[in-house]
Amino acid sequence: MDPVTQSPAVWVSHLRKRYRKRTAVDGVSFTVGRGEVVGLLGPNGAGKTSVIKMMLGLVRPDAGEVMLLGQPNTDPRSRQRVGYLPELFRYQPWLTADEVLALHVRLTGLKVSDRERRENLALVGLADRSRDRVGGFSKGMQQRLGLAVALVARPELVVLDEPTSALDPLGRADVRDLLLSLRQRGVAVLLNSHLIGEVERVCDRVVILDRGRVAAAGTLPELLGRRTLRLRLTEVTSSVLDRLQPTETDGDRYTVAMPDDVPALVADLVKLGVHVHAVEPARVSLEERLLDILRTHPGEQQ
Ligand SMILES: Nc1ncnc2c1ncn2[C@@H]1O[C@H](COP(=O)(O)OP(=O)(O)OP(=O)(O)O)[C@@H](O)[C@H]1O
Repeated sequence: MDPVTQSPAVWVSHLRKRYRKRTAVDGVSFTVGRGEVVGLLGPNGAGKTSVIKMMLGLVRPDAGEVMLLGQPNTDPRSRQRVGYLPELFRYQPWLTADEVLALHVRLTGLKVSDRERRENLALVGLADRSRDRVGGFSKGMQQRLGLAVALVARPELVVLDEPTSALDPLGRADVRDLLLSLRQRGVAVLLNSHLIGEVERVCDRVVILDRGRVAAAGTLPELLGRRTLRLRLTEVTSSVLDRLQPTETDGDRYTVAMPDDVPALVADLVKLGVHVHAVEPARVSLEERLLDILRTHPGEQQ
């Protein structure tokens, strides 16, 4: 097997960066597997953009190593198959949208047909603006163009730094669909976003940074724990409690570990004479978990 195609899309090891006296990134390590969508989360100033810029060779790290698609990021060829949407995007206002794409294609040195460029603009909802100058674009339209730039050269890894910061709700939903289609095509994605709901919906795994360190990392089930079932019940007897085994009780509200067969549990409860008023699945949200991690272990957890 080819070791390059078998290696992770991103391998970051012990990255460190200081700006004067301020430590921005303090020993960050993580990987993004091929075809995996990984969310980079953390409060303002946690070091997310610094990590991304060091990964892409835009900022020189004080220490640490990065491999992109199996090649050291110090080799310019490692970035040929990497698409990048920066947090602060600005494109040449005198060029048309299509000319911006053509320029970026030229910079990659790869061949991308006119048709593919048009398809890319259509993908981000700019099909009818391809011949318009970027100077007349709204901020959201420029961000859409930035996404097209990131995707135009058939990347194997896409790094998106706050890709929806300027987008309306419809645009955000479009980006979600786009991320899911990238995953289906086996493209790896590293997504930095403050929109936690978005991250929760599309990411396979999450890396949480706090004060330049990895505060927690894992798949969503690993970070969020097992799903539970919340029930509101009356006429509960001790034999009912034996069947139910609640992990938490509050008045007529009971929480249990998610059973394999919810209808069977409800049928049993009814048979035992219980009045079942409500049944709803529950799990701690990523937002709650994130706040919990940042409050409990500021910059300490691994
Ligand atoms: N060019 C720079 N010069 C000096 N300090 C910098 C520079 N870039 C980043 N920093 C500092 O490094 C720290 C991390 O910044 P970074 O932009 O990486 O955070 P972030 O997690 O992306 O934040 P945000 O969510 O606000 O975008 C901050 O304290 C910031 O002030």
